[in-house]
Amino acid sequence: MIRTKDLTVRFGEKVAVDRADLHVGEGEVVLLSGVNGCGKSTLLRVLAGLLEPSSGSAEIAGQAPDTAAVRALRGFVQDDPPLYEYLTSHEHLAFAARLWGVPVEDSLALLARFGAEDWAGTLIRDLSLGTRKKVGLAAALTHRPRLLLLDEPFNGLDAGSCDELALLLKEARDEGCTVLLTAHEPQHVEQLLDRRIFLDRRGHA
Ligand SMILES: Nc1ncnc2c1ncn2[C@@H]1O[C@H](COP(=O)(O)OP(=O)(O)OP(=O)(O)O)[C@@H](O)[C@H]1O
Repeated sequence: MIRTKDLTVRFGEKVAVDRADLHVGEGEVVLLSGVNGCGKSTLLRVLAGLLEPSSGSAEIAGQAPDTAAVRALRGFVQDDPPLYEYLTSHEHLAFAARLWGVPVEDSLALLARFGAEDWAGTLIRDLSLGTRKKVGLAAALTHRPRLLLLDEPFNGLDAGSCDELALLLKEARDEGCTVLLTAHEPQHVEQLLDRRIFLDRRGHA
């Protein structure tokens, strides 16, 4: 599902990801780990189609990460997800649902699974970090993606929501979804993991 070859990302002089060769098979749940600053988020942003590698290549299902076909099969949640600040949670999720051609009720049901349905009418800019994360997760899961890229998805969530997210990931995995995630405290997903991939300090896998 995911393959990178000699993937390198530089920010000026700084090498954030250094010749990473990664392979994640269809249906695998893989933890991307390594110390702070080793390049995990940068690598995920390349796979999300948000950042061009400086050299080397990245492919998802045999295609470049920024193609429409890959967008349709991927869900991505960043640690502090960028959301439409002046929409309510309901409006944001309705927008995501319309984009994917699924009923808004499906999207709102995901929000409710995190116990955040009472925030549906609140402007995104007035939400706490954890509730923002719940809206971001609900939006990313709305179209039941075949690939989930999750950057610190448990960060900011309360204990019950962590358990609910772990359950959602188990359900996704059981349906054949591939998951690549980062988590500094991975105890919630330990049971689900097929493998770990370590990036060293220079962002080399
Ligand atoms: N837009 C940017 N411009 C310049 N340097 C950047 C940029 N984004 C990331 N970096 C640098 O690239 C390196 C990798 O950052 P990245 O956020 O990918 O690490 P990480 O492994 O996700 O860290 P953490 O575990 O703390 O989340 C760091 O040295 C960071 O300072």
